[in-house]
Amino acid sequence: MKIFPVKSIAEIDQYTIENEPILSINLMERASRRLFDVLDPIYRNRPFVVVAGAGNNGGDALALSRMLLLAGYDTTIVLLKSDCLSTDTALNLERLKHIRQSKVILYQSVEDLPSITSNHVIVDGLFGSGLNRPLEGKALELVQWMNELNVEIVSIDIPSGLMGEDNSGNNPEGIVKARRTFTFQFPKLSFLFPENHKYTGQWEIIDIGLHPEKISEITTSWYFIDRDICRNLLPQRSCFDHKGTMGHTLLIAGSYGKMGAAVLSARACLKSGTGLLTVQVPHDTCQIMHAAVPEAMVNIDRSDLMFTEFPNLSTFSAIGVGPGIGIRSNAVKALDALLDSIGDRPLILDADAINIIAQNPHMKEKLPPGAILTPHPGEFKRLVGEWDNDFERLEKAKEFAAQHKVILVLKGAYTTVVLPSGVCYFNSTGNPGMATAGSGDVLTGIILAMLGRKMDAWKAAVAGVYIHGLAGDIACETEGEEALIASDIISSLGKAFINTK
Ligand SMILES: NC(=O)C1=CN([C@@H]2O[C@H](COP(=O)(O)OP(=O)(O)OC[C@H]3O[C@@H](n4cnc5c(N)ncnc54)[C@H](O)[C@@H]3O)[C@@H](O)[C@H]2O)[C@@H](O)CC1
Ligand SMILES: Nc1ncnc2c1ncn2[C@@H]1O[C@H](COP(=O)(O)OP(=O)(O)O)[C@@H](O)[C@H]1O
Ligand SMILES: [K+]
Repeated sequence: MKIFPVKSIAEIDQYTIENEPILSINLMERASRRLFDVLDPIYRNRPFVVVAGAGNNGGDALALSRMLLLAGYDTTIVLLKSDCLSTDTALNLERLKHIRQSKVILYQSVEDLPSITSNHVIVDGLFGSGLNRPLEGKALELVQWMNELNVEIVSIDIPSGLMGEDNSGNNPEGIVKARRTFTFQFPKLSFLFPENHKYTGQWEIIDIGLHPEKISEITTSWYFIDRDICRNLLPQRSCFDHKGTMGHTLLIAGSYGKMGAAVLSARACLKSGTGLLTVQVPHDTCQIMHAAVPEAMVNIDRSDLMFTEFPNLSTFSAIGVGPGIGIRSNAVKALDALLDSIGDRPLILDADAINIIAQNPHMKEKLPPGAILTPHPGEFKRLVGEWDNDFERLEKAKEFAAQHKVILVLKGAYTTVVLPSGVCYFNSTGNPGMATAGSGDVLTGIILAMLGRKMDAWKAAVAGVYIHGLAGDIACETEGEEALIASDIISSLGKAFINTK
């Protein structure tokens, strides 16, 4: 699914109005009706206070209020006083007047505000995607009033006060903190940043039937990785395929005391379709690998403890380095030598491989084009330094990816795959149960298997994070968030592939 900046969404709205064709007031009615249909079963019989602004977000709120009143809900409307209501908002205000029970409070000061019980649901329709500066004055007062009530707030389209993309200069006190946000047609970029979760709460997309032609025509740099995107990226097997055509991957992972990372990564790689897997492990640990992953071949390092050497790379279709290798000087030297001999072979670097590169900046220059780096936030910080907010973090990732021509996979909720071109893919799968030791090692194995099958690096990264998150979601159905461990993600890979293909 594409993610658009709000200015493009306005363009798609306009195109829909002209070419469906549909009157803008009827598009607003359709959006509000779909919103009502979602809210009705969730909040049956609860009293509502609907807060509306002067723009079209307020128009949605007023249309929704009419639907609530007609369905018998106790509904009070608070309209921010303004001399210039949008045309459709004015028309919806007019329509409300025909409903006997409607109570519209024109907000001028706090004394005007209704009293609220803990059972109330507040609908926030103050500002939507037309917001162009931080809130102040009466609008700010209303947002602060809503936030202080301590009752459930539902935002229409976007929490009022939140910008669709960059909130760097925004006032954090001037943004509605919703329990849920129902957003029209597309997620907004800012919803995907951890720091904005406190504003959006749980968010959901409501399809309002915007014009599909325009949606496919307008280009964007942002995508939400859904099943369709992933399915189109995954390669099919032909009936004549054999293990020699499914890729021979090399995984360099583990050190004395950290062999779990290597085992998890190796198992995930095999369960993601690699034809052959060789794992490079320290001498003293090779029994562990043989016993835990009998399907893998083992290349035994001369060191008892850590990664210090690697086999001839020409045999391998892709190489993965990092989980559990440690950052001792011999491992650093070995990674440096590996980067010198890697040529243009597909490469994924994770965990300590990233930490080593962060500590030895000259190695950044040796990264082959298209290498995939999968840092969690701590590792990314070591690589590029601090950031003030998540929008800036994304900017830094884009800069790094462009400068070094690599693919960054910023892990976490909505894991973001950043390509050198600046295109970003945000993952839609995964859950907080995956915040558990070793789940990143599993991701490395999955992507390595895909790279080994000659998938383009960006495709392997995008499909890999989707399958990884989906396997986590499937595992979560039976394990729940607390009990979920990395091995459960591996066990669910089969179902994740089957459900995606
Ligand atoms: N255009 C359409 O066809 C549709 C629009 N929809 C709704 O329309 C919304 C967008 O409507 P609008 O573009 O009218 O935007 P808003 O409802 O967000 O209102 C923007 C208005 O407020 C002003 N404004 C912006 N920032 C302000 C600030 N900080 N303080 C005071 N005033 C400020 C703007 O100048 C503009 O007049 C969407 O979020 C969605 O809810 C839906 O009805 C679906 C269809
Ligand atoms: N709240 C979450 N929602 C979705 N995915 C998550 C969440 N928390 C963690 N994950 C995923 O789990 C993995 C954790 O990776 P990482 O921190 O490297 O773990 P480890 O180092 O233990 O292997 C990442 O792929 C991340 O995207
Ligand atoms: K809103």
